[in-house]
Amino acid sequence: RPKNFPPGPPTLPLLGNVLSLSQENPLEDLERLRLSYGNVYSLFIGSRPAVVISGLKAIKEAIVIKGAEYAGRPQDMFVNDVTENKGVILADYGLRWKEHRRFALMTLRNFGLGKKSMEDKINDEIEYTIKTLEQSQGGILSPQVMFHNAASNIICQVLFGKRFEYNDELIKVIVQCFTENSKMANGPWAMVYDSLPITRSLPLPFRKAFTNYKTCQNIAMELVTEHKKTRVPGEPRDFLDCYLDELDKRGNDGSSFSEELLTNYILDLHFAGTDTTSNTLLTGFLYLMNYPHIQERCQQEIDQVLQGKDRASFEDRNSMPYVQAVIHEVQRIANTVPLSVFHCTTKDTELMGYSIPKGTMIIQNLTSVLREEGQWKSTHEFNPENFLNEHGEFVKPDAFMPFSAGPRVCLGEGLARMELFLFTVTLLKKFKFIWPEDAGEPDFTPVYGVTLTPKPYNMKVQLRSSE
Ligand code: HEM
Repeated sequence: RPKNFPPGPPTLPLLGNVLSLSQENPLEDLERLRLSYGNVYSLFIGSRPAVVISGLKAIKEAIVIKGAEYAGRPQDMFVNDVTENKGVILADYGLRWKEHRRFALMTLRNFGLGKKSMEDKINDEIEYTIKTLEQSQGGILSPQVMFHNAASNIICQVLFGKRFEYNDELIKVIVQCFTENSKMANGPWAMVYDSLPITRSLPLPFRKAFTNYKTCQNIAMELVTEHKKTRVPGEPRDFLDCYLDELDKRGNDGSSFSEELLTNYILDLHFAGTDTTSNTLLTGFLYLMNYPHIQERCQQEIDQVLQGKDRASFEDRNSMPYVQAVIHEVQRIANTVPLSVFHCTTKDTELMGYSIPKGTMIIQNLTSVLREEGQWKSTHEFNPENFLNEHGEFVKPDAFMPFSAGPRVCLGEGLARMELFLFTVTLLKKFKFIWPEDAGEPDFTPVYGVTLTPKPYNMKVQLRSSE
C-alpha cells in the first residue's frame, strides 16, 4: 500500500483480496471489512488498488465536495472491454464523457417538453401494463417480464421513437443479453478477467458477454441505418435523430461525436434505463403486497387527489406526501445499484486524512448510506415514516442517494422518478395487489448483481372497482 493509503486486509500475491469477497454477494463482506477498518479502507482486486468508501460523510466528501477529483471511471476492466469503451456510463472523465453527458441531459429535457411530453409517453406505456394486468384479473401473474418490458419500451420511445410489442423477438434478445451481462459483470468470471489479465484471451465463460454485446450492437446498428434512411434533417423524431443532426452540425469540428460511438451510446442508455427502473418497481410491488395497510393508505390518498381524473400527472406528487414517502422508501429498501458504478480518482487527492493517488479505483458503497444508523428514523424496516415529518409532510434526508450524487449522478434520475411515480399511482388507483395465499412467506432477500433484483414472485390482481 502506498504511504498514508487507507488501511485494509492483508493481500495475496496476484489475487489481492479477491478471495475475501463472496462472489455471490460481496455486500456483507464489505460491511464486515468496514467494521474492522472504518469508512475508508482499501482492497486489492488482483494487483489493482481500490478504496471502498462508506457512510454519508465520507461519500459526500469524495463525490460531491471533491466531485471532479473522484469523477473518473476505471479503465481496462472486463466491463470496459465488453462495451469497447465507447459508451457514456464507463467513459473516463474527459471531453467525450462531458459532451455526451451534456447532450443526453439536454435531449432528454427537450423531449420532455416536446410535442408529446415524456409524461404522455410513460402514461401511454402504462395503458399496456394495465391491459396485461386486466387479462390476469382475479388470477396470478408473474410481473418480472411485464415491468422489464414497460421500462424498456419507455426508453425505446425516447431513443428510437417507437415501442415494441411485449413478445417482440428483438426486444427479448436485447433484454436477455443485458440481463446476462449485468449478472456476469459482478460475477466470479469478471473477477478472474480483472485480476488475472493472462486469462483474457482464453475461451472461458466470460466470452459469452462479448458475444451478447455484439448481438445487441448489430440490432442497434440496424436501427441507426433505418433512421438514416427515413429521417428529415433538422426535424428530429427521437434521440437517435437528434444525434444524427448533431453530427451534421458538428462536421469535423474536433468534437467527440461520431457515428461509431452512437450504437454503444444508445445501448448504454437502454441498459441504464431498463434494469434499474424495473427492479425498483418489482421491489415496490413486492412490499406493497406484503404491507397491505401501506398499500391502502396510498390508495386513499390517490383517490382523494385524482378523484375522477383518469390520468395522473407528475405534478400530482406535490399533493401526495404519503405516496411520495412510500416511493422513496421503496427506493431506499430496493437499494437498486448497491455499489453504484465504480469511480476512479482523476488526480492525487485526499479523503478523511488519507492520501489517494491518481488512478485509484473508488467503490462507493451506497448500501452503507441507505442503511446508515443515525440517518433514518427506522433503518432496518420498510417504513415510509423515514420520509415524513411530524406534520405528515414529505421530507428527503441527505442520506437518500440511490442515484448517487456529484458530477456523475445518474443522468436518468428525472425520467426514473417520473416513471416510478406514474406507474405506482396509476396501477394502485386501478388495482389491488395481493400476495397469493399459497405463496408462503415472502423472501425479501434480493439477488446480487450490478443491480439488485427481487427473487421471482407472483402477484394476484383484483380490479378495485369490483371490490
Ligand atoms: C430507479 C432507477 C435508477 C437508479 C436507481 C439509477 C442509479 C444510478 C446510479 C447509482 C448511477 C451511478 C452514478 C455514479 O457513478 O456515481 C447511475 C448512472 C447512470 N444512469 Fe441511472 N439509475 C436509474 C435509472 C436510469 C434511467 C431511467 C436512465 C436513462 C436514461 C439512467 C441512465 C444513467 C446513465 C447514462 C448513467 C451514467 C452517468 C455518468 O456516468 O455520467 N439511469 N444511475
